[in-house]
Amino acid sequence: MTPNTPTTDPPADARPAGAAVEIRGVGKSFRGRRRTKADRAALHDVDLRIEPGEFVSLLGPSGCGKSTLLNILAGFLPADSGSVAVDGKDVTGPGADRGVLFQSPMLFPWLTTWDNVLYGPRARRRPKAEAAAEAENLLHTVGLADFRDAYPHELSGGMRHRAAFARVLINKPRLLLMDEPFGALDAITRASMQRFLLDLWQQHPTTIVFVTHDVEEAALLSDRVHVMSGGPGRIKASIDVDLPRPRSVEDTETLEFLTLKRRIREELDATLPSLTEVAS
Ligand SMILES: Nc1ncnc2c1ncn2[C@@H]1O[C@H](COP(=O)(O)OP(=O)(O)OP(=O)(O)O)[C@@H](O)[C@H]1O
Repeated sequence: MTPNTPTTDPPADARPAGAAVEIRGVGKSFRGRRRTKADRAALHDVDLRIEPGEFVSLLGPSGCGKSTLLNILAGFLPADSGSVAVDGKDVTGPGADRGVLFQSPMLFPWLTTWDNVLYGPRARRRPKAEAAAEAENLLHTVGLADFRDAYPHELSGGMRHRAAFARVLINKPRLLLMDEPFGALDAITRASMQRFLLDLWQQHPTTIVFVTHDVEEAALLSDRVHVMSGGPGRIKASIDVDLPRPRSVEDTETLEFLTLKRRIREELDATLPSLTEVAS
């Protein structure tokens, strides 16, 4: 080692945008409902490495364990076996390094947009002026500067989602976990939220794990699509998305995109039981 070699971790700002994630041999079972029922294996021997700043989707049929894997990454659920590490640290519970967005935007109904966004910094006792300046910036970024005094019930569905984004982003998560965040939105709002997310990710690079049922959404947003199969859940195929960035919703009409979509769909179809299997 030369005398000038640093012996401590680099400062946080010098780290690449977004966390590295290492999932090794993760298994998870849930108790059968009745005492006579056997445990149900939701995940079996899942291995996954996610690079810093990567945008990955978990795509798979209903019940294949996507949300279970996301909840383990978030620290909401413990794995039964294997290990999960974020930036080299084992996940043992929820942490400020991870932000989670669900299908239903998590906002306190009794707080305004402004107070919802500042909830995290206040709970962590961050300096007031600094947090307020960030909240101001973020509300501009998510297009809600004119709605800072509105309550969640006064916002549209898309606006509530954008407010929830601001609320999570102000905590500067290195890993953003998104569980079908646009699943309940109408097609037009969904396309606008996809556009919004692509722009936001360019401005605030971070690692993203995005759960979806939608092949087009996975292909449009991701660097890599991990297709999961069920019974019990595992990663069946990992497909690189080599489409150039920045991308836009209009890119979904190109031949390159349609070819990619077909490839992902074939992998997904191979995870589904045939009709004869379902009937037996
Ligand atoms: N808390 C729980 N208790 C018992 N079983 C559970 C629980 N959570 C999930 N499961 C079971 O684990 C399996 C995986 O569920 P999970 O919700 O992770 O799948 P998913 O791929 O996210 O499904 P979907 O796409 O429908 O949301 C399913 O069989 C489900 O019934």
